[in-house]
Parts: sequence; C-alpha cells; structure tokens
Amino acid sequence: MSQMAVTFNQVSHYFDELRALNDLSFSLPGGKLMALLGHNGAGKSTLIKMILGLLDPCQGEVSVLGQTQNPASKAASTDIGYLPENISFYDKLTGHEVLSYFAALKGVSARAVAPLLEEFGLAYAQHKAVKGYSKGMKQRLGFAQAILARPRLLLLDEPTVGLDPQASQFIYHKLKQLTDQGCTAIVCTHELQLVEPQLDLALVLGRGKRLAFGTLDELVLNCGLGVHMAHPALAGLVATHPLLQSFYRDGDLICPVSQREVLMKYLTLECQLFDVKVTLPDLAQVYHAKMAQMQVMSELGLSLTSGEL
Ligand SMILES: Nc1ncnc2c1ncn2[C@@H]1O[C@H](COP(=O)(O)OP(=O)(O)OP(=O)(O)O)[C@@H](O)[C@H]1O
Repeated sequence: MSQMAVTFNQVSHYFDELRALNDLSFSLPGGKLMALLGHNGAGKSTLIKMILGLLDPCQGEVSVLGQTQNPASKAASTDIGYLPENISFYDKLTGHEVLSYFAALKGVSARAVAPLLEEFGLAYAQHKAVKGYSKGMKQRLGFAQAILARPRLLLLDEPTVGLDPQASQFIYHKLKQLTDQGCTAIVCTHELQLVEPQLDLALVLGRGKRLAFGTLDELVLNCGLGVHMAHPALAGLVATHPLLQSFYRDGDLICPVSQREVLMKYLTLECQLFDVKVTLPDLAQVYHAKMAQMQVMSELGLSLTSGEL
C-alpha cells in the first residue's frame, strides 16, 4: 500500500458556533491527484489551511507527509507548494525578480529560476514588470512559484479559473508530470469538466461534511444515478423482451450502475445487440446528485452522518 500523503481523522474545525469542517475523515495516498470539490462555504479553504498548518483542528488529527500537522509546523515547509486563488505579486517586480525572491525564501538555488521561466513559457517576459502580465501569465508564474522547491505535496486553489483552454491544459499537463514523479496534488476547483479527466480521487464536501470520496468509478457507483444505454433497435426489442420494460424510459434503457454488466450481458446474449452506446454519469452529474441529496436530507431535518450519503 502506498504511503499516505494526507490523512484527516475525524477532523472538525469551528469558527465560533459555525462548524466549517465536521468530523471529516479521508486518506490521500502519495502520488495521486485529488480534486477537492464543494459549494461555496463547504469548507474547502478551511481544509487547505489545515494542511498548510495555518489552522488547527478543534477535534481530530491532521497528518501531512507523515507528520501531525499543527501551527508550529507551518514554518515555510518546502515540502508543500501552494498556489492560492487569485494570486497577486508585488507588481513592480519582474517575473524573474518574483521567482528569485521566492527562491531565496525557500532556500532554492537562484539557478533554478531561469529554466523554470523557460519551461513555463515566460522567458520572453521575464524582465517585464508583473503588472503587465495577463491573468494566464500570472497564473503560470504562481504555479512556477509553487513548484520551485520541488514540493512533495502541491495545493492548488482554483488554478484554472479565467484561463484559456491552452493555459488550463498546460497546468494539468504539468501536474500530471509531477504526480507521475511522485508528487501529490490537491486541486480545489469548481471546473468539474476540466478536472474530471485528470483526477485520481475526488473529495466532495457539503456544509463541512464529506459527501463523497473515492475514484470517479467509485463515486459513480455510489451516486444513485443511472447508466444510459442507447440503441436504435431498443424500441422494438422492448416489446419482445419484457425484462427490458422496467429499464426503458424515453427511448433508452436506464439502469443502476451496479446492474450495468448484467443488463449488458442480457443485451448481447439474449438480444444480439453488440454496439449499445453506454453513457455513465459524469463528475458534474455525480456532484449535483450529491448536492441534491444533501438538500433533501437537510429539508427532512436529517443530520448528515460522517459517511457517504
Ligand atoms: N476566518 C473565518 N471566520 C469565520 N468564519 C469563517 C472563516 N473562514 C471561513 N469561515 C466560514 O467557514 C465556512 C467554510 O468556509 P471556507 O472558506 O472553508 O469554504 P470554501 O468551501 O472554501 O468556500 P468558497 O468556495 O466560497 O471559497 C463558511 O461558512 C465560511 O463563512
């Protein structure tokens, strides 16, 4: 089993009466990319601050890279790289000066700066003041700052917001390279379509609680949504195969994810249908289903448990 990069064990954090995180547990293995998802105010930033050691758990334990995290351990750990949302720099500095400043702060050789600027496509602008940089250029600079000290854990808060598709692709391509080399990444984002192909695991938070955690397959399996199966011959087959009737809706078959394989077997063996188009719920559908379940529970006055909904 790979070593855990981050473990939350029954962690709660309160701001006065408000429980920003509520009995949260999960374990993130090293070298994985975890998407951190949730509505505004769900507790994502609170979770990130706890990993950074900026906030202490009121209950439970947070362990990061094998060490119990607490405010005493926050002192500029070069093992953790952080790209905050809407990063801003002292904008009279040039890109080169910004990275050189962070290199000195993190005890990294100044020689690392130029190759990084080159790799991040900023070499041409390295001697220009950051105030003249576009949003995408600033984000690249921020990302370069985050990985300057070759961290073992990267925390990225909305890294692709406002970026064009090419710039977003660059960020995820670089993240893939880093996770392949063993770096662990947590990406907090509302851009579900962008992160979906990239994630190894996702953690969905709702009102400070864990609504779901796992691989995309696991999330899909547990979300309660159906798999759609489409084929032009289905309408005719339903008449002759009564078993299909209970799954038939608006021209498609819709079945629980857990029954997909049995139904596919039936379609191929009993109906000789071999080219059925199967559509699984995507991350956005899973996310919205979890949010809707949370809303229903709340309207029913049922409190959420610490497990999955
Ligand atoms: N310093 C603070 N003092 C009081 N309440 C806070 C503080 N920081 C966060 N909160 C509250 O804690 C809850 C969780 O906030 P948090 O910032 O972690 O959410 P989030 O998921 O990051 O939201 P967003 O997507 O809007 O950034 C919210 O209700 C927020 O108002």
